[in-house]
Amino acid sequence: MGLLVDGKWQDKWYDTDKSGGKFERQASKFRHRIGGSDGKFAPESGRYHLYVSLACPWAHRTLIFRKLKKLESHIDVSVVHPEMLDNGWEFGDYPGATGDTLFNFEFTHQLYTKVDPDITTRVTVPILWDKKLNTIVNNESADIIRILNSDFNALTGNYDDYYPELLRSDIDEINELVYHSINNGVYKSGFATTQEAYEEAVNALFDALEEVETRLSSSRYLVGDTLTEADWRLFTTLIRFDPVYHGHFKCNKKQISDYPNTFGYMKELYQVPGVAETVNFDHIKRHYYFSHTMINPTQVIPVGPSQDLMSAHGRENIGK
Ligand SMILES: N[C@@H](CCC(=O)N[C@@H](CS)C(=O)NCC(=O)O)C(=O)O
Repeated sequence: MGLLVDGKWQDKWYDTDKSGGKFERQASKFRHRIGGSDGKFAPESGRYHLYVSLACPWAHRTLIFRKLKKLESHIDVSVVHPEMLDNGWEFGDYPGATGDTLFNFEFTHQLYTKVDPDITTRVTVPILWDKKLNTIVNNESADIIRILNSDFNALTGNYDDYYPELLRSDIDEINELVYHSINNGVYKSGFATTQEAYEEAVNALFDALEEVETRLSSSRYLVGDTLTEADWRLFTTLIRFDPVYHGHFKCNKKQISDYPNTFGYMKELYQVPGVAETVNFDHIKRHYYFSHTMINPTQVIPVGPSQDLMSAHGRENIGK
């Protein structure tokens, strides 16, 4: 784990001293869209590449959108090794990892310094890479899923819309709660270095999960009966919760399987055609338990839980 400072890799853990033990996430640096009026990044088949970790919930969102929006033949993917240690994300041999299929780099930080040799940044995935200009288009998953949702529609003919105009304000509102208290909330709980910071995060997380559970008792999805990006953004945290966050990040007031509506909803999303293929529990567990040695110094990976995610979700009549 580390970061680039003036283009040099430094092996440093997150600095929580300045923030009273709180984990604070850095803002993403590359925020371009595809198909903008300047014509810089045109929507072309085969031009763009996604760098992902199968373990990472933020990268996972982009893989789901690539699948749902039928972009697999237009945007290829490199998958990093699940272990993220002294050199940050690495490319290497591991079942399900691909190596860097564009440059054969060893480390993900080499992509960032290829774009800017003097860059100062954390080295995160996902990365949407432009093979033509050899640069990063975007490294913010919230943007990348919107790019995949709409910027290639004319190319693919797929107009399925997970951020429909009419629902945008409702989607934005629930995204706020889910992002701060749940998606990032599990990290704020797990990476807190004081009791106070941990309790603040974990209590906000479970308050938000209760709110989601109540909402899902009368609504099929987060925003009524339409499956939107808000659901996919929540899903990638929910699917990691019982195997990882509950134990490793000490988010243990309850498990997702204790919330009947949320658990059924998570199974329904998992069962959407193509989605289960984007979920790799081996990468997920290996990444967290093996990489965060300050939380789990033995690097022992728990065997459970055993959950049948293909069992009946029972959500057909909710909200009717
Ligand atoms: N805001 C970014 C966050 C991405 C992110 O933090 N990814 C994690 C993996 S789950 C990462 O690469 N962390 C490395 C680091 O922070 O040094 C997004 O949503 O794309």
